Amino acid sequence: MTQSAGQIIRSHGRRYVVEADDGNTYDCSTRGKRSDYAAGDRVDLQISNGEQAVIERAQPRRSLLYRQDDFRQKLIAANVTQLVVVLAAVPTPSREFLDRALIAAEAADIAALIVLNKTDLPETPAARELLGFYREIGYPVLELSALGDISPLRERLTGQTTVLIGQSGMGKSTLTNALLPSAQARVGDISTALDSGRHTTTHATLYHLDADSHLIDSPGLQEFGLMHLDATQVIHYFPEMRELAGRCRFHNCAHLVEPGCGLIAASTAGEIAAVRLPLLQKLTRMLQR
Ligand SMILES: Nc1nc2c(ncn2[C@@H]2O[C@H](COP(=O)(O)OP(=O)(O)OP(=O)(O)O)[C@@H](O)[C@H]2O)c(=O)[nH]1
Ligand SMILES: [Zn+2]
Repeated sequence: MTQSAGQIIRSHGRRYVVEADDGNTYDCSTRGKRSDYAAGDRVDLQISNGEQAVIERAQPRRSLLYRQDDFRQKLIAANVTQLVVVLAAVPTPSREFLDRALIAAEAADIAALIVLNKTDLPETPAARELLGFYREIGYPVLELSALGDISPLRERLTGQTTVLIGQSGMGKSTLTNALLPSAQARVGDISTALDSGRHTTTHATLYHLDADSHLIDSPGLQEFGLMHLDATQVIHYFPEMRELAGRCRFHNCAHLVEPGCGLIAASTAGEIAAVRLPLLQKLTRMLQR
């Protein structure tokens, strides 16, 4: 048995593929029932043989992006510096999914970038209009087509470890393929043909774009549970609202029904987008339970 260390480059359930510092790639299991590791994690290994190893522990993380619903926690990616939310006009994107992904990025202290993909489609203007709001509150938005020139996105990935997040069908895999050096282009074994014959991403996989730039393609998500957040902190994850909280009469205002709430006043006056305060309130109520 030899010790080594490495980075998780693929996670699927409780199986992980680790690229070890010895230059080999190992198929790894974990001690006991542990599954709290994610693609991007730096881990300590105990090597069993030329192909297999056991993950002993994760090294301290720079960041951890995860989501949690009522029943389970799902680690999405570790040590990323940037989250890219991919959406497109078709299939119709969920605005709440976008909001939640941005909130998760704020909570994990990760920079966020919104990519509007499929700009070759005639339905694009509606999605563009929606994204105007996010530009206004400070999120960078890139428009492109994964079938066309993606160099603006490539530039934004330089020197970063980026996780691509999106609802199924928005084009993450197509973008990933376009970004990857051809030598490591996605192969069939990391997609699974569903009954429909459609290929869908089932693993989170880390790819090296160059020595300092890495990309994690995560499985398409339909929901983004945020049960791990602290109810009193949620306001800090809404950039356009956090400064306004100083206007509230009570310093511990929950912005739900409190008299003199600066956010309720701002929302009523149309100073903040109509859907954002109700989302903050919904999250706060859910987290207070
Ligand atoms: N017209 C157009 N179609 C695109 C573009 N990007 C992706 N598509 C198509 O959109 C569909 C979904 O793309 P995928 O890359 O599989 O989407 P995904 O987000 O990876 O989906 P999951 O694997 O389910 O997570 C495919 O049929 C792609 O060919 C684009 O820029 N323009
Ligand atoms: Zn308030």
